[in-house]
Amino acid sequence: MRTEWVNRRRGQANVSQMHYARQGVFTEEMHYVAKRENLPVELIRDEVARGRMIIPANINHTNLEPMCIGIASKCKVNANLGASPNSSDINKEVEKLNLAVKYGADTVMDLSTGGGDLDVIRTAIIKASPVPIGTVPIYQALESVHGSIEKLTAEDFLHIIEKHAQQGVDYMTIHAGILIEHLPLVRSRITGIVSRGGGIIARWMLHHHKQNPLYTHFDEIIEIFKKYDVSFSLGDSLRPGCQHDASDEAQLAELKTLGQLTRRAWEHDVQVMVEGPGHVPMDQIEFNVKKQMEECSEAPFYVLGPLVTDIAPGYDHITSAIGAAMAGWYGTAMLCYVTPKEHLGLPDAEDVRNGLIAYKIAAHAADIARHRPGARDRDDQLSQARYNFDWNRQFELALDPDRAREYHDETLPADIYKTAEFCSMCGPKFCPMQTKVDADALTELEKFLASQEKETVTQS
Ligand SMILES: C[C@H]1O[C@@H](n2cnc3c(N)ncnc32)[C@H](O)[C@@H]1O
Ligand SMILES: Cc1ncc(COP(=O)(O)O)c(N)n1
Ligand code: MET
Ligand code: SF4
Ligand SMILES: [Zn+2]
Repeated sequence: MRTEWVNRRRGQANVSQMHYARQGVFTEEMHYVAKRENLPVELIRDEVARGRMIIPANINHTNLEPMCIGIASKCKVNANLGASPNSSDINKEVEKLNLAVKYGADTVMDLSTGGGDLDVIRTAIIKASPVPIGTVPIYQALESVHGSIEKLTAEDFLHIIEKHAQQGVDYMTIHAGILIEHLPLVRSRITGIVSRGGGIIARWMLHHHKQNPLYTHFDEIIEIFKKYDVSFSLGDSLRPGCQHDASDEAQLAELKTLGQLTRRAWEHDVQVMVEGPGHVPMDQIEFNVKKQMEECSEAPFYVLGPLVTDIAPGYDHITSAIGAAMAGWYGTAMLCYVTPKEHLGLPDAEDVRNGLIAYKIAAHAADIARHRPGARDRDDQLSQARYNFDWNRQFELALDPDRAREYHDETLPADIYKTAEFCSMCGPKFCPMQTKVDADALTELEKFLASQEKETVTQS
């Protein structure tokens, strides 16, 4: 679909959606996104020009169905996947991608660090994906020097970044905000650095006693991104890894740098979103969202969770979906899912499903609470089906139809029960929804109550 759209742009110095938006141009992607979101195309263009919305759409990802990320549109959900050296391979990862798309992931990140040729895995994922693909190129940069930080150079980073851009990656996490002077600030933390990319850069700076190469070469990265329309996802290397470390000096110092980098990318019409924490107590979530908007001039915020407690390994899709729902409500543009395997191991296909559904719930709850147009329509439809005991329609409208049907079938598998006026929770005699409070019954009741009232008046 996009092949023709992008062919006309090839060879231009800057092919970013932001560049076109700022020239007043409506791209095909903007029209597509406007239809999807049921929003005026002028609004899409203005938000993209302003930097409050991005359309991650590499010109080399031609099978992409364009989408947008920004506070003016629906809250989005990202699913992480990718092979790791101890587990998984290319087939399993493509299967996870298909599952993620099936359950409604708006974007997918390939965070592979091993388990096969990283280029082969990534290109297979891009080719199979209608949703934008994000990556963290420094993982592969480290792999390319066989894990020895001392050998890594700025040229290695730029080389891999250009390669990912050429392959069609739509957005990249760039950990440019962690500066050498921030490192002493993590001394008082319980969990130090928990960002994988942040850890690589921190070790590099500790070894070389030099400034972050992604920071010092930021302008060169901008030049690469312009050519392909790659969006920045500015990485939060110093995100807190536990409740204790949340909103500390280290995190906020990096956030300030992320704001400066946002505006530097914008000077070149390159699109930006900003990554955020992590692990944050509920009472600090609003502060975190507002602070990001203030420091980063309202560039879309993209948060991992946040987990609102640290004591539930095995259930961190829940501890984090609670935080994600709140973050979305306060105006976060995209929620990065956390699966039940977080802190324990590599998620498998079933974890992808459970994590994604938890986040579809969080994002949708945020859309309802923010009164986004039409957000509650599906809730109302499902509720109607529920009240009418139309079980099949209920399953159809469910975020996870398979799970809903499976659970209903567990106790009442026969077809006849798909129209039954009860389920096995209360049984046929106790189902309160059988109490039809209809208009006729109420009119009759009102008449009766009125007559009672008259009697009382005459009696007294
Ligand atoms: C930044 C987030 O990325 C997740 N993460 C890192 N690597 C992978 C992978 N291969 N698959 C799925 N999730 C991953 C971590 O769980 C962390 O929460
Ligand atoms: C929301 C989000 N998603 C992915 C990453 C990259 O992971 P890492 O920083 O651990 O390399 C991140 N920093 N934030
Ligand atoms: N659980 C960690 C976090 O909170 C990430 C682990 S994998 C880098 O960010
Ligand atoms: S998830 Fe595992 S590998 Fe990743 S930071 Fe935590 S302990 Fe380390
Ligand atoms: Zn964690």
